[in-house]
Amino acid sequence: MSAPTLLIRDLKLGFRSYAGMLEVLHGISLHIAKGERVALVGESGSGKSVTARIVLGLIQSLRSARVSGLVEFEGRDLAKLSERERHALRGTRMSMIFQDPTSSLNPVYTIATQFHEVLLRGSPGISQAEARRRAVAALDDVAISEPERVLDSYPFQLSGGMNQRVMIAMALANEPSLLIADEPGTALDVTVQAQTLTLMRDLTERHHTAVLFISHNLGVVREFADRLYVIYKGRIVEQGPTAALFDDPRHPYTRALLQAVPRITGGGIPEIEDASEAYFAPLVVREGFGEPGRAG
Ligand SMILES: Nc1ncnc2c1ncn2[C@@H]1O[C@H](COP(=O)(O)OP(=O)(O)OP(=O)(O)O)[C@@H](O)[C@H]1O
Repeated sequence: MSAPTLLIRDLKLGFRSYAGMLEVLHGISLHIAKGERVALVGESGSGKSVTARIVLGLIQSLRSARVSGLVEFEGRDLAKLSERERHALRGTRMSMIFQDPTSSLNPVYTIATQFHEVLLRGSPGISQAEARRRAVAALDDVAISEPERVLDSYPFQLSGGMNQRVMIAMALANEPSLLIADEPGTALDVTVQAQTLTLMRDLTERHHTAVLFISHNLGVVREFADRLYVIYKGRIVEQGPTAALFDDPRHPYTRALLQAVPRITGGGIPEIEDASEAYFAPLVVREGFGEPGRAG
């Protein structure tokens, strides 16, 4: 069996602080097969972003962080790679889209310049002319009708939705095998967010890109993800195919998250009556949903 695109086993993370060790992840396990779209859903502070940043190799070098467990990307143990090798993977084999496109794009460079830089990571030495040709094709892919005009614009000259499309085009420009999306579009309005998700789903399907999608909102991931992991206070509490989890949520925390879905515009996640009920309830794993064998 070929290696999954991403395999995380028993991942633990703590941060050293003056008050002692702050334990943030308590042994997370998850996997993403090639071309599969998987969502990690949980409330703010549950440990979604740190998980993504470990996969990107951004936490391992922090002096305050203590990371243990296994993270394999395309069958390679990230802990065995040098910082330089991990750096080389970012923006090439794996890439990331953040919540707010305007803060991820550099305001002082045109889109063309920023595209060129992105493409240089995947194709060192690529000429400006060739980069422009590929950028036009990539913008075309995200349904931008005047790619030449957009390339010569600065981010502030474009709408939030347009910048989001540019970000998606850039994130996929080097044909990564894994895209990490951290609540893309939440900084934008609901319609643009919905369009962003549809676009991302279509493009990743077409390019067979695996996706780790991070969100606090189960409603948002329903149409997007093949499978879901629900994270609560640094632990996965339920996992399974998206439809099964929506039809029959078994963990108290998943049920609480689902109750929050109709109230997308406010209110947040309702409190679980007895928090210990959610915290100590056993992990729910659906049938036929075991972890794949390791590579090698
Ligand atoms: N560099 C750091 N040093 C100390 N604690 C950190 C650091 N980064 C994250 N944390 C803590 O780790 C926990 C998990 O944070 P994380 O950002 O992963 O949450 P999240 O689920 O992504 O939330 P959000 O949806 O708000 O982004 C939080 O308690 C946070 O304060």
